[in-house]
Amino acid sequence: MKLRIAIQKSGRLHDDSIKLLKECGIDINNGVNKLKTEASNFPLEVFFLRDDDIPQYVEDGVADIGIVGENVILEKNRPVKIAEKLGFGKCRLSLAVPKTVEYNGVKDMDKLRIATSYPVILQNFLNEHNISAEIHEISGSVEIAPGIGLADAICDLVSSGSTLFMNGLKEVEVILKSEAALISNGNLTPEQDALLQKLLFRIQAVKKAKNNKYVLLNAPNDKLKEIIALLPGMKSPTVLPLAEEGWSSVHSVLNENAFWDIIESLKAAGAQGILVVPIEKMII
Ligand SMILES: Nc1ncnc2c1ncn2[C@@H]1O[C@H](COP(=O)(O)OP(=O)(O)OP(=O)(O)O)[C@@H](O)[C@H]1O
Ligand SMILES: O=P(O)(O)OC[C@H]1O[C@H](OP(=O)(O)OP(=O)(O)O)[C@H](O)[C@@H]1O
Ligand SMILES: [Mg+2]
Repeated sequence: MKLRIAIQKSGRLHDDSIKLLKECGIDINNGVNKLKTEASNFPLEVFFLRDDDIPQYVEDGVADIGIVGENVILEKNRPVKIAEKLGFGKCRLSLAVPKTVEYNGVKDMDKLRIATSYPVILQNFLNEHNISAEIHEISGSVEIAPGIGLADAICDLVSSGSTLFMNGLKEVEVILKSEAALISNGNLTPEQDALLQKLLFRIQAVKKAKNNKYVLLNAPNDKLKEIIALLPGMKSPTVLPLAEEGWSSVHSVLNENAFWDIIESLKAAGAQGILVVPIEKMII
């Protein structure tokens, strides 16, 4: 028995999806134009599909699990489970208007024509705000719509904002924040679910490792107490004597978010020779 996973064939999520599987120690050979492949060292079959189709395939059980953006999951509105958010493909679904237009709030969208590839999410948002607007569904190049007279505003994905900028638009409302997620069929057999749990265990170890760094530093023994108090570690920091009398080597694990602040405090407290090393896998 194999678990079947659907990932994007090409596009924004393809490379990161393959990378994640590789980081989980799963070997797949994804030859050009191959639509299906198998892992050599994990009971996993991989289907390469258009991202829009993935929620439906997972609902129908053609694939057991899939990797797709939350924006697509919400738009397709299929009864699938989100098993894990994956931390890549981060973007937002936003409303934008020409930069010359004055904007004072969502009410300004009333009676406008809005172009989007996300009619379901947009309609829900408009309903929540009691706004009636005319939704023009188009499948791509949405940012061009106001410039060619097709719409007054757009609702599309934004990341750096450069596509909006190049088309003379400004972002005025964020409707949704999105990232890639692992979805699963709601009726997996116990065997399929066991494989999913095995995969999730690996994904979580990879995710945790990415958010943390291994830190090594030298500390004079009389400053040890103060330095150790700054370091969380997985349980508590490791302290080893250096060959030079009166000094110790301190090892710990730091979260990426708190990282720079703690490093500064460590230096101020007398730490020297601070080394920061990436962690490949982290199991707590
Ligand atoms: N600019 C961006 N930055 C980060 N993530 C993005 C960006 N644009 C899109 N994404 C995320 O990546 C997903 C796939 O985007 P992509 O543009 O490859 O889709 P697509 O053109 O619909 O692909 P497909 O050919 O599979 O239908 C989006 O649904 C979204 O979750
Ligand atoms: O804010 P930015 O960083 O400019 O990113 C936003 C753009 O990225 C996506 O398109 P993509 O480049 O994937 O092209 P496509 O949708 O036409 O395939 C999205 O549809 C936006 O047009
Ligand atoms: Mg698509």
